[in-house]
This record gives sequence, structure tokens and C-alpha cells, in this order.
Amino acid sequence: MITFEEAKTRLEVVGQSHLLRFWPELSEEEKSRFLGELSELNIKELEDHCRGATKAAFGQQTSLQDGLHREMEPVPPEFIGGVKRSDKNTLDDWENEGILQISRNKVAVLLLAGGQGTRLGVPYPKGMYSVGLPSKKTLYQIQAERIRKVQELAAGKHGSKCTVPWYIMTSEFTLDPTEKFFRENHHFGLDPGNVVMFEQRMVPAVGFDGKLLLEQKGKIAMAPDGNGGLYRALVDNQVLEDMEKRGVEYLHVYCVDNILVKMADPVFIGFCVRKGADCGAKVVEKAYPEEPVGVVCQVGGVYQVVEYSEVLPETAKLRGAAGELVYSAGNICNHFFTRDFLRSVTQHFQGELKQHVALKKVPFMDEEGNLVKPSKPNGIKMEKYVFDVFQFSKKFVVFEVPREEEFSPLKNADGAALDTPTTARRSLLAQHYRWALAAGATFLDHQGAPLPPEPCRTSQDEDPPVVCEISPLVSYFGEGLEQLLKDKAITCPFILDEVEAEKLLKN
Ligand SMILES: CC(=O)N[C@H]1[C@@H](OP(=O)(O)O)O[C@H](CO)[C@@H](O)[C@@H]1O
Repeated sequence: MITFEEAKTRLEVVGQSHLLRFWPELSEEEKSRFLGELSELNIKELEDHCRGATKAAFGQQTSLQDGLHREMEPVPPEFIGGVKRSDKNTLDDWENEGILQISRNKVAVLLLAGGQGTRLGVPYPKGMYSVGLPSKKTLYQIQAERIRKVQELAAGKHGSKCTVPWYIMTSEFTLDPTEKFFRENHHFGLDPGNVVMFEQRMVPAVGFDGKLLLEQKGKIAMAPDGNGGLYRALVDNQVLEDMEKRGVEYLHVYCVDNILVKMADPVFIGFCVRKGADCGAKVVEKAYPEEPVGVVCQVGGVYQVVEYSEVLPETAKLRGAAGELVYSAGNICNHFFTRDFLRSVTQHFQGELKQHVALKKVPFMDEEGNLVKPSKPNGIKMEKYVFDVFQFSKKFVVFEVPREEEFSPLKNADGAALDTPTTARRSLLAQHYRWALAAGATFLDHQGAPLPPEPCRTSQDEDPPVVCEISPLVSYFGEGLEQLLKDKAITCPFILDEVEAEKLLKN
């Protein structure tokens, strides 16, 4: 660890000595913690970081958008594979391929869970959120149970026990609470040895004057380095080595907030493997021009995602001859990577990942030592994006899935128009209702009279006609329900968990 004098000299060189303004007021413990933090700062990187942040935040954004506007081209429709575009045999074929790879222990999932959930407004990790399902399950529990089920399906089909390891990238904000939550919940029935948590790095937030901000008198305001911090974190934590040891070759990367996420989706994995892809993205058709999703497209002939915060509104609004959005391949943050591809990214391209700029409200200590919670943005956060590695792929594929089956993200608190706990809950319950109807169930009203099966709803504006929740431990994606529900009369609310499934099997 460096001494105070060393810290002072280093910070003076890069014009950041204000960070030591409150030094005399710190306790011995705070001083030692702060020096520890300052020792870890790479001064050269810090200088570049601050200069880069202010330059990028002021002036470059518009020219970046203009440049994108000129160079963007949509993904040619024939390039996109997908559920609605394929017949049942082909889909079964991909699914079988995916299940085979899972049964051979070659598939893992990786969760991006370092974010702070600012928009949702909870002080704990988003994965711990419960959207108010009858079972009260949290996002983490739903995801864990889907892993258990997909392992069971693969083992059942190929006759040998198999494991889908779950890698979870957390940050300084989310690691401790996530670990504690998993421990308290006995890892939701998963073997703790197959749940691997690791931490992404934090980078300093920079004030508009290029100076770092203090969050406390002895602590710099830091933020996670974006979900593209994954690649550095893979190296820092030797995650690829762990995958290699386990024989994992294919990775399904996803972000925490999509309640419909198909963990280690066999169809997507099978599609990517059959196409010989090293990198792939799942998309849904974008719903409306302003929808906050990135779009998969080409820029200068290279596949990449252009994030919603960086696309010009007029580009997002462009429509084709039939009125369809030109840029309609909406990124749902579900990516496929081979381990070899990730290895080459970490070895050769990590330093080339673009820095994206976000202007944020960063609480800070003012000169008098008062904590200020700004009402408008005062700080620059630099982030990397997970999809910025697509450009390095030798064989990139795009896979389109139906939104109502696979995408309903939890971004905002209730009260917002979209992507709230209510819309997430409705999407899941509507899906389970569709599965139950397709399996031949009849639902009864409060008087015991059969309800007419209503057509599948895709609207999130209202609750589905009945409350029906199916545990992922009973069905991963609607399979296996006929033997339980065909010609059964069901009263609601209906929670189909393993106990209920046993009972139905006996009836
Ligand atoms: C950097 C990144 O991965 N951004 C993703 C991610 O956005 P957030 O607003 O950061 O949650 O999830 C969106 C889907 O929910 C996706 O469309 C977008 O491109």
C-alpha cells in the first residue's frame, strides 16, 4: 500500500489532489481504507479516463450519432434465423442439439448482475426482486429452477446426470447481498459448487470539470464498468479457466431482469452450434421506435448493436415500404459465445472495447463536506457494453424469438407505463395460462362453471383471465403438461408446483 505522501504526489501530478481535502478529518481506519483505494488507482489510466470522459461527454456524442446514422444498415432478413421463421422439425432439431450439448456438460449460463437497479428504485440486487407472483418467487429463484429443470430434461433424454454451471457477475454493490441471499435460500436447490459468483471492476465517476468526485470524505464515487466489464472480469477471476476445467464450451449470457429468460435455451444453443457460430444474439421484433432496446444492425458492414441511448431518433423511426421499422432487431441481452471466442476477446481485443458515456446524478461531498444529492446529472460514468465484442466474431448469428414467450424485462418501478413488476408478472402468468390451455386444461369460474378459453393474450395492460402459475420445476417451457392437465377442470388461483403435479398425476 502507498503512503500518504506518495498518494499526494501521484494525485498532484494528475490534478486530482482535491481528493485529499478531508484527509485530516478521517479516522485511522478510514485513512487506511482510503489509501488502499488510492493504491489501486492506475494513475496513467486515471488521467486518460478523466480526459476521455469529459471529451466524450461534451461534443463527441452528436458526431458519434451522426456517424452511426450514415453508416447503419439493417440486418438482412434472410440472415436472421428464428422461431417464427422455422418449421417444427427444424426447431426440434436445434432443440435436440442443444439438449445434447447440455447433457454433455458443455453448456453454462452467465448472468450479468452487477447493475444497481436505479430505475427500479430498490436498494438491493434486482435478482432478489419478487414481482408479486402467487408463489412469491424472486427472479433468482425462477432462474435457478429453470436451470434445474433443463438439467433434468437433458439428463432424462440422454441418461446421464449433467450440470449447467451458473456464473454470476456481480459488482461491489451486489456481491455480498447476492451471496447472502443464495446461502439463505440454499442456492435454490442447486449445488453451491456449480454457482460461481465473481465481481466486475468499478471505475471512478468523473465530474464535468474532469475531477473525480468523493462519495464520502475518504471514498471516491465509483460505478461498475458496465456489462462489458465482463471481459476484464473473466480474466481477473479466471472464469474461462474454470469453464475449461469443467469442459464447458458454450455460454449463454443474459441480463438479470427478463422474467421470461430461457436459461441455457436449448433451441438457441442448438441453432448457434449447428450454424457453427462463435457469437450470437437473440432478438425480438422491436415494438415501437422509442422502445429502450438496442438494435442489432450493421455499421460499416460489421455486425453490432447500436444502443437505444446512442441512436438518433430519426434513425429509430425509419420505416420500410410495408410500414415496418427498418431497425427492428431488438436486442434482448441474450447472447451466445463459445469459450474459444471469449478467450480470443480477452487475449486480443479487450483493450479495444469502446467506452460509452452516461451522464448521471452522482451524490458527492461538496467543498464543505456536505453530501449533495444532485437533482440533475453532474457526473460522467464510463461504461463498456457486453455486445461490443460482436464485431470480432468470425461467424455471428441472429436468432429471433417471439416477444410474448421470451422477453418481458423488469426495468422500472410500478407506476411507469412499461417494463414494471406488474407487466413482468402479467407476462409470466399469461404465458402459463397459454401453456395450460394448450395442454388441454379447462378453467372454472368462482361458481364452478367452465370459463371459455380466451385467445392467447399478449397485452400487458390487463391481468390474464385466470391466475395460473407453473413452477419451472414442473415445466421449463410448456413441455410435459398434457399428462397433468389434459381434460382437467381447474379452479383458480392455480399454482402448479411439484406437489400439485404429483397429485394430478395420481388422479
Ligand atoms: C448495454 C446493454 O447490454 N444494453 C441492453 C440492456 O439495456 P439496459 O437498459 O442497460 O438494461 O438490456 C436491453 C434489453 O432489456 C437491451 O436492449 C440493451 O441493448
